Amino acid sequence: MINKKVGIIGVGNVGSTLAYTLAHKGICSSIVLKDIRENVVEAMALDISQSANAAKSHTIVHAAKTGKDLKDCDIVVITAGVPRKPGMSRDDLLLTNAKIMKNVIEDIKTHAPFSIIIIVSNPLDAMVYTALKTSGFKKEQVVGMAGILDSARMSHFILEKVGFGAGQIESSVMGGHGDNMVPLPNYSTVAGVAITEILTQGEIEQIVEKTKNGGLQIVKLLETGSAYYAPAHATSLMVEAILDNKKKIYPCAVMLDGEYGYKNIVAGVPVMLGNKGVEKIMELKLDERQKELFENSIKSVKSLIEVLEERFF
Ligand SMILES: NC(=O)C1=CN([C@@H]2O[C@H](COP(=O)(O)OP(=O)(O)OC[C@H]3O[C@@H](n4cnc5c(N)ncnc54)[C@H](O)[C@@H]3O)[C@@H](O)[C@H]2O)C=CC1
Ligand SMILES: O=C([O-])CC(=O)C(=O)O
Repeated sequence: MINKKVGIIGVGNVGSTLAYTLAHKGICSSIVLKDIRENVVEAMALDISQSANAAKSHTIVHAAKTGKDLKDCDIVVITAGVPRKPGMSRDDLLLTNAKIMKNVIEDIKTHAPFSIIIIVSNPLDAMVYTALKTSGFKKEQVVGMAGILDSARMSHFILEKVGFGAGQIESSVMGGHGDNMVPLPNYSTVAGVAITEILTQGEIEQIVEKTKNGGLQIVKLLETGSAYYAPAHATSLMVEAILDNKKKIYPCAVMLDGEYGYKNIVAGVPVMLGNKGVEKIMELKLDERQKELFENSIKSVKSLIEVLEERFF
């Protein structure tokens, strides 16, 4: 991409950690940060830009004064929104974050109409839907981050169980980013060996449960909000794949258009990321049980979209 400019809207825990990660990777020329907390965002921009200088990275970080500063962004990441607290599900954030999403999308529509948008705000799949609907962008231009995070969590729990293969574990999780996500043990490997060959059914079931509750586990411990280091790193991988046209395959939340037998619904599936955003959707072969779980996951995303259609759009 020509400008190598990335916008981040919502510079709280995830947004600021993402900006710091990207600045230190040195893959962007400039990063522009936008938040309603004007002084905080200015302080973050100075601090992160100066840390990049200390690391001899060429990335410069600015605070946006207005939406106009998003002009020429190749990618805009949306991390604006309320995080959940103990006792809440991601779905409880639906209407609050949909309002914030609608608001920030206006700026992108006006000032960066050709950018690729990466959504992080929760409930993730419903926020991707909201962003698509309010922006009118092509479905290839809007993609949500969750699958890389959920897969990293699954890898963490596999490593914890087997005790070897650190850095050599590949996990696969599909479906919505919620209680009904679909971890796929038969597509999850340690150094190329399927975990179904290494672990018992009972052990795999425990790993699947831990993966589903991975976000909640951190929310309960933190008490004030949710995870941000792993979410920020996962998002940085998507930014890198798009900015550098890497054509990498990652599980991401996208609008389905007939893939896996579903249309007009957002779900996490493996996709190829490049300059044009979502360049391809990969269709994995699912067994009957996995199809059933994927359908349940789709149903729970659909129920949120119905609420949005009735009460928001
Ligand atoms: N997709 C995923 O896997 C993950 C999603 N999340 C979600 O990401 C969102 C952000 O999480 P955190 O950074 O931890 O929250 P945070 O509260 O630390 O940061 C949110 C930021 O958004 C800003 N903001 C609110 N309204 C805004 C607006 N209209 N324009 C610009 N900025 C605005 C706030 O001022 C704040 O700085 C939450 O909705 C959270 O649930 C978090 C982790 C993982
Ligand atoms: O748990 C949350 O609310 C934040 C999130 O989506 C995650 O960490 O997976």
